[in-house]
Amino acid sequence: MSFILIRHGQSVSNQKNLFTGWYDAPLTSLGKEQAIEAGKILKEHHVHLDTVHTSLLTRTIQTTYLILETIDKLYLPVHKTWRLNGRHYGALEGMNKDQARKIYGEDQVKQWRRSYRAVPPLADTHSLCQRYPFLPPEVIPRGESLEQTRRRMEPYIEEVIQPELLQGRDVLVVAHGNVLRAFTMILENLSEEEVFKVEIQNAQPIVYDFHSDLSVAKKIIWTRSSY
Ligand SMILES: O=C(O)[C@@H](CO)OP(=O)(O)O
Repeated sequence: MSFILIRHGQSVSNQKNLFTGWYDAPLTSLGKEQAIEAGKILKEHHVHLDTVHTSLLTRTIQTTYLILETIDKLYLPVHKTWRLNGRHYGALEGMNKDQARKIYGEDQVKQWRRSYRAVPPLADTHSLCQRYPFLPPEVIPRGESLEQTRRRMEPYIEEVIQPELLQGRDVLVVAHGNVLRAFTMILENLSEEEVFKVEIQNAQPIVYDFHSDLSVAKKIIWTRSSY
């Protein structure tokens, strides 16, 4: 089985350098091109896929379908879940990252963005209750650390993705930078210090091969220059 992780293409918020999280920014035209390019890379590697998992946010869903269209596999099942939504950035969502550095200082912003445990200032998420009516209001995050993001991802990984991999299925996950940092931490058994340095680029396929016990046998990031 193989397991492929892809972050969405550039979103309108990425382009404007804004904290995004659960804010629903669509792809830019560059983001759409990046998603198609990711699909071309998968196609050139003759990738086989059985299932796809993504979040409930527009940027990942658009990326998913652009990839599937490019590889002529729009028929594949796509499972969408809030548990793969981006890390909720709390009251920082919508704020420019340079502006945040000016207000809170470089170090604080770096901690919020890259440490495992720092929780951003909390937001009022009342408006999200209409968007996620199936979630009890107390479950909707008001701001998450990477650790809290990992914890709410874990049930989905354990109950849905892991069983598919154990059955030998080839699985694609299209998600968000911090969600994929958490995946990297889990798969590669990284420490808090190691995950601090992990950066995930837009629309670059990260491919894992596993041993039968799901320990990682090989990881490769496919870019245009890697083949
Ligand atoms: O704003 C966000 O949601 C994420 C990714 O765009 O930002 P960061 O790079 O700080 O993880």
